[in-house]
Amino acid sequence: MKKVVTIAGSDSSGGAGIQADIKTMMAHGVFAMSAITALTAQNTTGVYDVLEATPEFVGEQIDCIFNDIRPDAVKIGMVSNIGIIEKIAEKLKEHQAENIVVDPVMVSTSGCALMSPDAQETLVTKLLPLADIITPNIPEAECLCGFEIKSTEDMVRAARMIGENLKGGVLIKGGHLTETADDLLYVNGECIWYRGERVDNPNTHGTGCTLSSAIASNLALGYDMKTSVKNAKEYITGALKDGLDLGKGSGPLNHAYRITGK
Ligand SMILES: Nc1ncnc2c1ncn2[C@@H]1O[C@H](COP(=O)(O)OP(=O)(O)O)[C@@H](O)[C@H]1O
Ligand SMILES: Cc1ncc(COP(=O)(O)O)c(N)n1
Repeated sequence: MKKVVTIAGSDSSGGAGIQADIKTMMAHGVFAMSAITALTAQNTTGVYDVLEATPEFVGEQIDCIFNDIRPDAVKIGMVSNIGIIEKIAEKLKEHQAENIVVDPVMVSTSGCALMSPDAQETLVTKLLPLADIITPNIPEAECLCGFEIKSTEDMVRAARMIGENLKGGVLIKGGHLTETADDLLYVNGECIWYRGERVDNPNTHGTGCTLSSAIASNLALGYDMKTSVKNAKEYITGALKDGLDLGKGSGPLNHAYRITGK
């Protein structure tokens, strides 16, 4: 069995973070493990409180996982401060982790900051260079490239600029921009569009977490990067189409249907 670890924050309402990651991994038939960076008191209407783990405790969780059940892929989500980011980078290098997917989570769909502003530079210098693929949404890509992204041409320019200094690919998610929810992968100097079908569903809580976990699962299963992104895109579109409607705000996706058909 292939194994995948998510290094991310917990979402008490089960729609994003660790919970979305584990559900997605189960739907892909891989063994899911977690190193929790923070607890959030959160639901579909917002993030109400955050309790961060210490960097040392994040490191211990990663050691326990790699020293026993070595993952075939790693997904990284919410990493809220400099100490946690530095510890994760140190441990990924120490354990020579493979198939690293970094979702540079900065702000939740509901508008709450999930990373302290001073941590962005550490993310860029220490963690992103270790990634095989990073998956920013439009606002996150804007932070990383330093200009506004208002069109598909801007997406191409941003992906090239962000990807220039990275060994891995950059997938800019178009969920916040294009009519059609098209995503753009820039890898090895090549741009590849993943044409989406925009689903009329306001319940998009956890879409970014789900997409990055689906990519990590596909990489663990042995698919190459382009195929992994294609398969993950199909998974997220299907999960949105299932049309689950829970909670008072932007609700979660239906992974149970993806797993059991019910
Ligand atoms: N309404 C939608 N219909 C179809 N796909 C969507 C929709 N909203 C987002 N997506 C897709 O979900 C994935 C996550 O995208 P996005 O919402 O941009 O990221 P994030 O959750 O990090 O803000 C992307 O593949 C994006 O194209
Ligand atoms: C613990 C945690 N991690 C990540 C997200 C971002 O997810 P989204 O942007 O889809 O709301 C979140 N809301 N909570």
